[in-house]
Amino acid sequence: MTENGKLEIGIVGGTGYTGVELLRILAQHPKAFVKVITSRSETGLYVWELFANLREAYPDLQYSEPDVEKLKRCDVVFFATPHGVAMKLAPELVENGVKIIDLAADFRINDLRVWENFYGMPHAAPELMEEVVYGLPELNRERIRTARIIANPGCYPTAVQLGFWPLLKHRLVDVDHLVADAKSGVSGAGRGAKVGSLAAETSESFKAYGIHGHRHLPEIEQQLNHMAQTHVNLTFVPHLVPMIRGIEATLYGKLTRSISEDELQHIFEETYAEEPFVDVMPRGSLPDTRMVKGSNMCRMAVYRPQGRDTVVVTCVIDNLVKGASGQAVQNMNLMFDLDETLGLEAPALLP
Ligand SMILES: NC(=O)C1=CN([C@@H]2O[C@H](COP(=O)(O)OP(=O)(O)OC[C@H]3O[C@@H](n4cnc5c(N)ncnc54)[C@H](OP(=O)(O)O)[C@@H]3O)[C@@H](O)[C@H]2O)C=CC1
Ligand SMILES: CC(=O)N[C@@H](CCC(=O)OP(=O)(O)O)C(=O)O
Repeated sequence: MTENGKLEIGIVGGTGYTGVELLRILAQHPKAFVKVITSRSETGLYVWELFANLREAYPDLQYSEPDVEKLKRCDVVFFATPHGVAMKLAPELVENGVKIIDLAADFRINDLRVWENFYGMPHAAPELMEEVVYGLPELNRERIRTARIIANPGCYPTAVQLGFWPLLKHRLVDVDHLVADAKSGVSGAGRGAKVGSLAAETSESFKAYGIHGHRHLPEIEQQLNHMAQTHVNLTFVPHLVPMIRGIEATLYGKLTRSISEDELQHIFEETYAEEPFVDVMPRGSLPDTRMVKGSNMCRMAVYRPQGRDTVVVTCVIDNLVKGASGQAVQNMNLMFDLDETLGLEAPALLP
């Protein structure tokens, strides 16, 4: 803690989209002081030299190499890095009393054989897995408060879980035939240069990918299994759409009993009545990604089209905020007994 009671924060991976989004959010957080920010490729540069939008907020903050000795002096360290980085540094940090929030997938999947299969590397910290808490506040709030290590959920998994939760909680859908048809903006692929992210490859074009088994499938199924308290079968098809930020997930389930759209609406509203970052929109609404851009809000609407036995949920988040850095700050607030919404109050940015 600083002398004036602010949390001392480290960010590993401070030049990527989620790292910079953490900086943007923390700039408006009254209890946050960013002490260490790392980048191997930009060591020595001031943050504002790359990101002039942050010049007033961080006039003196300079990128440094990831150094465990420096990170050990923080209260909390966010890993905004590719998969496989956090698990190598976390053991020493946790041993020294530093709390960890990993935005990557190192700690998200309990079955490490499944994790190793999808992520293509051996796990470096299996001994930590038992105490990891999956950081979806709407489901795990009380456990997050006392956690030392948070597995921050994936972007698609956040939208899909929040949309299915009221239906699974009330056993309203056939768990053998769930479908999640999800679309992401290109920032979901990170800031690293890749041909697939070029404007000429992504603009005015729209495609599905990962149909045979995206790495988010085991994460989502693990969590839906917990929610349903049984094994679920999910078909998950992600798509890349020509926009920068945002995820829209259209979810389909076969109803197990007849229920009116009014009742569905009531169940959704009741489930999320106390949630600061989930908005069940009025009947007939069509949430769009623009209405959550830059905000930590998840907006959703529920339908039973033509009164038939399929329920449809449409759910939107900003992949970089509720899908990553905003949710990570929400988790930090809970872990340090702060107001859960601190730093996250800003409404969406239009247009
Ligand atoms: N983009 C999104 O919408 C979402 C991303 N995530 C996850 O969050 C994590 C970060 O994503 P994103 O910000 O998009 O990624 P980027 O590719 O944009 O940024 C990655 C950052 O990590 C640093 N880095 C790369 N390799 C290492 C390493 N071996 N050791 C230390 N630092 C390293 C990079 O800087 P340098 O190389 O200079 O050190 C860079 O700052 C990923 O795991 C991603 O899957 C989760 C939810 C949503
Ligand atoms: C558009 C795009 O490429 N999206 C990424 C997922 C976003 C992400 O970063 O995944 P994590 O949440 O697991 O970290 C993908 O499909 O691999």
